[in-house]
Amino acid sequence: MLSHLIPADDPVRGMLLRRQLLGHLTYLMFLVPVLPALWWGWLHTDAIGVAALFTVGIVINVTYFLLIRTGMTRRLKDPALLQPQIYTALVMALAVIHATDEARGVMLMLFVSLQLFGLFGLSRRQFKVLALAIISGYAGLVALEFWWLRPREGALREEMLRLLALAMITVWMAFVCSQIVGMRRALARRKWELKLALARLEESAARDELTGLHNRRHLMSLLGNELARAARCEAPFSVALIDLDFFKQVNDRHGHQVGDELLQGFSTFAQGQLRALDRVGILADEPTVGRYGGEEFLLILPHTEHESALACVERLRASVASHAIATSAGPLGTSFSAGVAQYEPGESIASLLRRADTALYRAKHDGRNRAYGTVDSAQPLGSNT
Ligand SMILES: Nc1nc2c(ncn2[C@@H]2O[C@H](COP(=O)(O)OP(=O)(O)OP(=O)(O)O)[C@@H](O)[C@H]2O)c(=O)[nH]1
Repeated sequence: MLSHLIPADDPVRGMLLRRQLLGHLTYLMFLVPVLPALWWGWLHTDAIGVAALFTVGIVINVTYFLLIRTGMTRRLKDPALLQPQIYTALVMALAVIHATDEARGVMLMLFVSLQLFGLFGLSRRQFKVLALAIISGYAGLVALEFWWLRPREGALREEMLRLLALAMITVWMAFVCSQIVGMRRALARRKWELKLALARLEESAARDELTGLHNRRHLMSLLGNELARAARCEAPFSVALIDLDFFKQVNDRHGHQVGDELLQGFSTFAQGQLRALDRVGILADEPTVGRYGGEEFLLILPHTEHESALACVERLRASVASHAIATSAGPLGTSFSAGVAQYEPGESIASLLRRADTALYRAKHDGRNRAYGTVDSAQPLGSNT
């Protein structure tokens, strides 16, 4: 029954509706003292009057419930309709208090339950406004009763005392509720800051400090994801191990700092080239490039078969070889050798990388500045220019 009322697929709406049901229960709760009072004839109102009042209350509440349940309030700033509900309940409470005059002491607690209900979303300012509305609402009711409806000799002082007590408790409740709202906001802010810090930490833990590319640890986890996806969807993917040629000479000639600059410049340039290849539709899916270690890089090409991967790496090789990278020692030309391998169903990451590394080794051995694949029949692409 409850599962029909509260949708399981929408946790936020489910939470709002559960609160709604709590509101219904609060209404019904106040019937507990009223029913025996009616039974023993303690109230001046008859059963029909009380039943009419509670029926109106339930109808209003069910209407609010349906508005939230159907999702009509989803786009509103206050999808729980908290403020309209609280102020409707305030009017209802005043009517119930008037109708059950003899049980007034108990019924005044309705106002406290209203303020407590406000904890589900009122702001500090809204709590102040609500306190003012409760006090002035009750004062208005008393004024109406005494001067227009049924003035009663001597009861005015008693009523003034009640109003004073109500004002004090309402202001005090508004203060406490505001404090709780403040604490909750601070907690929510702290939680958000922690979440942000954690996201930043995770991001920096996944990045290589020098180049800003994914680091080896993160690359391995991405490869793990790719492997799982390939197994799930039977989709191909390929990798390429890329190693800069004669990089030691750059360090030896120009110093380590310039070597670092070359690594950074190469990373930025390669990323730009891969993005351009992806944009023009050469690649089936967005590639990922990361620093595998030292002057070695790993390229992951999702949804890409061996031939296409080799063609893509070859294009990258040609553009790197014809481009000079700006460093503090002036523009420096560079090239890389690469080994490309397509994932074979069932193989491990270590085996895939080993095959790419073997192809890379062959590319280095055959003179560098070339990209080799692992498929025997494939003609090695690239040339030593
Ligand atoms: N500047 C700089 N150099 C690095 C970094 N990491 C590794 N290296 C250097 O990269 C060089 C790699 O040298 P080798 O493995 O001999 O390779 P290579 O000179 O590129 O020769 P081949 O790969 O055979 O073409 C070493 O001198 C390392 O010290 C780094 O983060 N910054």
